[in-house]
Amino acid sequence: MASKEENKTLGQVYQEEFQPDYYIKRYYSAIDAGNEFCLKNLHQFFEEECGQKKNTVGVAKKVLEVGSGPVPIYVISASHWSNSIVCSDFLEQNREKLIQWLSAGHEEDGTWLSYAHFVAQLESENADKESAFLVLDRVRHSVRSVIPCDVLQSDPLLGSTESPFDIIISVFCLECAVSSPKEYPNAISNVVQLLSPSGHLIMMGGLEGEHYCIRDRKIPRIKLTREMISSALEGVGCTIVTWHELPRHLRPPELPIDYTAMFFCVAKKMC
Ligand SMILES: C[S@@+](CC[C@H](N)C(=O)[O-])C[C@H]1O[C@@H](n2cnc3c(N)ncnc32)[C@H](O)[C@@H]1O
Repeated sequence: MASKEENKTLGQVYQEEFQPDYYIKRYYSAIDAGNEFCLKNLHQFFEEECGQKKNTVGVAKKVLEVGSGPVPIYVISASHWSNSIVCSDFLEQNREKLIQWLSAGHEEDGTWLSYAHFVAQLESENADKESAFLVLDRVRHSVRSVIPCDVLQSDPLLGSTESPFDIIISVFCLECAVSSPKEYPNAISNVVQLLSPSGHLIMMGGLEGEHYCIRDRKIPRIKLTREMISSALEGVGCTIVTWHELPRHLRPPELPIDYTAMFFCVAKKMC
């Protein structure tokens, strides 16, 4: 007979096991090559997509982050160009943690300062420590709301009228949210329908991993490949326009992750 543990849905596992404070401490206590890879690629995307269109109508983009968790750093570059950012997550405890940070002052910025400083330096050669605080203030100003989200639902924002978005960002989310590879194309389809025609979906995550850990609990994820991502995107009328990888060994060995590489993928919705 299956044990109670085995009968839990992935959603229940998240609700019971995912502790935002622990997650931040374990995975974000120091910036490393993996975070830099994500932040640098995000910076480049926004420079190219918004920077080159400076002074033209429509630069201000509507941006959604899906599965933000308790982490504000993946919208730092977006906040340079948009003051219409919506963050979202499945878990109330993650949304509360993010909202708490958004409404706090500089005394709560400690963990995120090195990430903000890294982006500030990409934005300006003269960036100093003060610039990092300013960048985080900019995020606070640009995030309009933090709302519930479930990428397994055909209406992932659960009735919110915020869509469509010009840009959707999702980091280590879809491959963690689905319970089997079969569900992955559906999750992609659910997210892509929140995107405007010609909009961009930016995804970052890990390839070929099977779990990550919260304390000693292994949280399962699907073994994702580039082929699975590109086939799911093609199935919903999206084309990959940028793809980069970073080998796992460039991240700290003590991180409890088993993927072979990180990926950064930008897909464009063609219609
Ligand atoms: C590994 S964490 C990633 C968090 C953050 N994006 C990051 O990169 O650090 C996975 C996130 O996916 C969220 N998640 C799990 N199931 C989900 C679902 N069905 N819909 C949306 N988000 C989900 C979790 O709440 C969690 O915040």
